[in-house]
Amino acid sequence: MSSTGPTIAQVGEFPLIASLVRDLPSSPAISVGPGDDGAVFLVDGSAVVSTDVLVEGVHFRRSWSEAEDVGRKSVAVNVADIEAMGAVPVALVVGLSAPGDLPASWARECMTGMREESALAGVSVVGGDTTGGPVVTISITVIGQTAGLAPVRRDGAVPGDVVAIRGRLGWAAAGLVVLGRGFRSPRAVVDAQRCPEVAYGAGRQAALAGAHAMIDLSDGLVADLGHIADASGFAIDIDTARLDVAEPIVTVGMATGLDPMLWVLGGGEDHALAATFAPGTVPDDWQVIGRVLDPQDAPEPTVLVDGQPWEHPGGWTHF
Ligand SMILES: Nc1ncnc2c1ncn2[C@@H]1O[C@H](COP(=O)(O)OP(=O)(O)O)[C@@H](O)[C@H]1O
Ligand SMILES: Cc1ncc(C[n+]2csc(CCOP(=O)(O)OP(=O)(O)O)c2C)c(N)n1
Ligand SMILES: [Mg+2]
Repeated sequence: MSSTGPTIAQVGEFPLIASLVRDLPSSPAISVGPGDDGAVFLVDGSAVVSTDVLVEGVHFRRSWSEAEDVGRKSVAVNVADIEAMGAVPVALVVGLSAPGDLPASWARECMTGMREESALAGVSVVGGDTTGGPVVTISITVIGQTAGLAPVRRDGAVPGDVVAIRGRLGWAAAGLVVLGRGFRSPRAVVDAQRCPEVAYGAGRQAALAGAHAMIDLSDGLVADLGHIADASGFAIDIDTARLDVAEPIVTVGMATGLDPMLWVLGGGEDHALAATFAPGTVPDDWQVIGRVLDPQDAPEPTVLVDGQPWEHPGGWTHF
């Protein structure tokens, strides 16, 4: 735990920034990294940009996660959006706000986590901004490149498509319940809440396989497939018999008396990818979990679970 040593106020803005950006890895595409008024880098094809904000108390707690976990999570959730466009992540910029009494070691360890996850994701930190603020807030903007492929949008699903996912479901939500009750195990679900395991490269794999529509699952399977259904104008049916209910979340379900299937269908923050494909084109390692319905069978663009409307709270919303 980073609870000792000088605070960021004691270190001061510019020495803090210098310590955060020291020795950041670069890549041949990046000609100007941190330290100037802007970063300069090449992209292959159109640029794809996405941003997500993580706020202390809303997306993480410093008492639940190490600084390194928070740094890794902030990169992972952002890169997942570039993956979900079928693009290749290239660079990211980091907005960091924090109270002056934050230990400087926390900020540095958070940056270490960002560097580690960036290395996994194949992306480089090229700049950012550091300010004071009431709680730790991390706003990352990630830039990707289309590199010869059309972006895979949310609106391309057509009747007859199969729906497939790559990644885990329900783990982070089970971890949230465990942490919320003051426990730290099962470790696997707690770790999943602290930082998702994004299948880097899987979005590109789906795009190369000709995926029709894609999204990353931040708010919950039913809720996020609902965005594909709405944008595409067709209903989606999830076949629960095809969903894995993994052993650690079964354990949490038994310990809490809660139904793990509610986390699988409704829990967010695992950032699995969900995509629709023409039958027979689903890439290796993707798991078919449902299909896009014909409007004659289901006229409204909605998400059904085993052919029925889903009667539970519809995923995470902020307000
Ligand atoms: N404050 C905002 N200003 C402009 N666009 C926004 C804002 N908030 C969200 N959006 C856009 O709305 C869409 C949905 O946002 P969100 O649900 O956060 O997507 P995701 O789950 O991919 O992060 C995205 O295209 C995002 O860029
Ligand atoms: C302290 C804490 N409380 C609650 C949650 C649960 N939670 C916060 S945000 C969120 C959903 C995803 O976040 P959002 O900002 O909506 O991401 P986006 O859809 O924009 O990618 C969930 C399940 C958490 N991770 N940590
Ligand atoms: Mg977002």
